[in-house]
Amino acid sequence: MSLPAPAPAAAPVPKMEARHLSVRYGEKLAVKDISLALPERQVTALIGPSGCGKSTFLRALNRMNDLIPGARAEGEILLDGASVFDRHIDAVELRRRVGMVFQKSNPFPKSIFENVAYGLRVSGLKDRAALAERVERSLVNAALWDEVKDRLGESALGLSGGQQQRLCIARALAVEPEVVLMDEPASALDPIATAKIEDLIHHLKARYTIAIVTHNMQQAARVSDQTAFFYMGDLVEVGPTEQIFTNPREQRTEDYVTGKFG
Ligand SMILES: Nc1ncnc2c1ncn2[C@@H]1O[C@H](COP(=O)(O)OP(=O)(O)OP(=O)(O)O)[C@@H](O)[C@H]1O
Repeated sequence: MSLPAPAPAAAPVPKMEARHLSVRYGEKLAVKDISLALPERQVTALIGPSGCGKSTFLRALNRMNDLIPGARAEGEILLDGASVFDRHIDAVELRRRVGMVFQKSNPFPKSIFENVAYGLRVSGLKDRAALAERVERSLVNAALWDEVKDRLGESALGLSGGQQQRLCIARALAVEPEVVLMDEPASALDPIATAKIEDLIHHLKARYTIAIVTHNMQQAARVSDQTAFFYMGDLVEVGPTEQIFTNPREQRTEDYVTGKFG
């Protein structure tokens, strides 16, 4: 008697999904008809040469492009299956659920504590003990607590570049997002600080869905589960990271990941 065939592995659930997304700046079409899903609790790396639309795509996901005059999106973006363009969706609440970390760390000129507490205060949390607990938890989750716990009242601007970037990650985590978008979060950092951020990303994906833009191929290969290769506004290819780096389907992907152009 033959055994029944094993059930196929369930496809990962998309936490966010772009469907036929195009983004224009005035007349310029920067992102062209892209359909791409971010599987829940996985890391998706967005790679491709400068100007290919990676950051534009990333910013579309939490409607940060709305803040750029002349930027216009068409198509659909779904968060847990619901359109982020729905007029009932508040952009501030969307950005709480879909947080963002930028290339250049941008701490406020305030104390370490206040940097992390800021978003919580804005959302109405006033209780001091609750604030302190949430700040500590966020700093622990951003792998920064041990380095700053004795100087929470000091200026955030006195931290090293790598610490400032982890502080910005703690600030993004404090408001309990579900998705974290990272735009070249380690490109301004030295190799040791970069390794800490990569290690952190590895830990964070147990709880968050992550998309990261990176120019660093080794970094994409180390941190991500799936990789999407963008070229001149098109999504050329997306697949499991190992496949994209070892056995891409498209010649343009192979040329890019092997460094033939950049
Ligand atoms: N605010 C803007 N106004 C007009 N055009 C823009 C704006 N931002 C980006 N663009 C254009 O859109 C295209 C895509 O840019 P985008 O920054 O998304 O690319 P990228 O792949 O992230 O590049 P990089 O790797 O250099 O950051 C480029 O041609 C760029 O010049």
